[in-house]
Amino acid sequence: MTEDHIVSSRSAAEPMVVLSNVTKEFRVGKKTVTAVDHVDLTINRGEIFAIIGYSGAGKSTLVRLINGLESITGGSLTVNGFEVAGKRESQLREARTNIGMIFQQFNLMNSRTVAGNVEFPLKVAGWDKNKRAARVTELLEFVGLADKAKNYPDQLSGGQKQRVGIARALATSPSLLLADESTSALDPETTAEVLDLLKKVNHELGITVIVITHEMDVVSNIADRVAVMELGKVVESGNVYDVFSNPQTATAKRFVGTAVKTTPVGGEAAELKERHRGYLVNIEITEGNTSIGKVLSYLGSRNVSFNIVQGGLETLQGKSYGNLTLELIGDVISIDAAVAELKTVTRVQEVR
Ligand SMILES: Nc1ncnc2c1ncn2[C@@H]1O[C@H](COP(=O)(O)OP(=O)(O)OP(=O)(O)O)[C@@H](O)[C@H]1O
Repeated sequence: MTEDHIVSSRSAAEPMVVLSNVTKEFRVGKKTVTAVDHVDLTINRGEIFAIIGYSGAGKSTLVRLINGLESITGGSLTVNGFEVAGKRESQLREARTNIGMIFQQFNLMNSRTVAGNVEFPLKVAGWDKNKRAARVTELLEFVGLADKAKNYPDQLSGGQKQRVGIARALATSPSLLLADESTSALDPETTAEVLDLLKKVNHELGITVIVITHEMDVVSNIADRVAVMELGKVVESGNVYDVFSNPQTATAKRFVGTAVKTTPVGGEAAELKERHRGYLVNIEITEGNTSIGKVLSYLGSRNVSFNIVQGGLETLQGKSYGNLTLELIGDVISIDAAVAELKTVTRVQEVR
């Protein structure tokens, strides 16, 4: 596939999606449900942006606003420079041709072959038959399924079905791809393959990708920036490393906790204290605090020994982050001095 297919006439500096104070309310009987609540978000051209949140956070509604399947009830929303608010269905349909979409359940037509599924949006867009055939071949090669053109969806694995979904989504050369829980039905290995393909779509074709997910691993594998949603609001957003190495909200902390061990609390803390009679502290590891090793190596000379009792390290965007829970053993004065020293290089929390 050549870049000519997807290069947009818009300036590279103009953001792909801008939400300003966007609200979406649904009337349910006499009640109003606010699914998206005063959201401000800018998604830059060419980036992979993740929106993460638990069920009911408002992620799918946000996607449906971006692709014009639902209309906003407040604020302003532009996609590729086009203001979506207040537009007629015919105008929205036109804008939607610039947006590709992939789904958790793939949404393939089982009565059509793989090639037939990929060809379908081209038929709808009025391409002539020869051009369609060449384009389908090109797309199936791009997603690594050239040999499956004549198969039917139910002859494919989940990962292969999602590859067909991606080929179909790319057919009319959109500049934005929305992936709504696109790997949630897949096992971890297949998830990694599909995410690699989405990275290829982004890197080789320059297509902006918005990934909606409830899985931290998906965000850390693929995204440049992330927004954390809760109850319709964006509660944190920014560079993936910055958000997850220093989460501010309980929701972001819970997501980080699914990837690495965080400061033990409650029953876990009580159990650790039962097993380890020294002074338990949790220290935070980030790329910036490289002196932790140096401080730990001093501890012996300060009459404090230590055990690492639990912890975990991960890398995000090539940088380390995580937590270690240490048992410090020594007299009270020496331990106080050791903790004070650790506090000069990282965040230290007593395990209570
Ligand atoms: N058409 C609708 N009518 C009424 N309420 C709706 C509608 N669509 C969504 N909601 C409500 O808006 C809130 C956000 O739903 P949404 O589906 O966007 O969340 P989500 O984060 O995508 O969760 P999930 O992953 O479970 O779909 C929920 O409280 C939901 O019940």
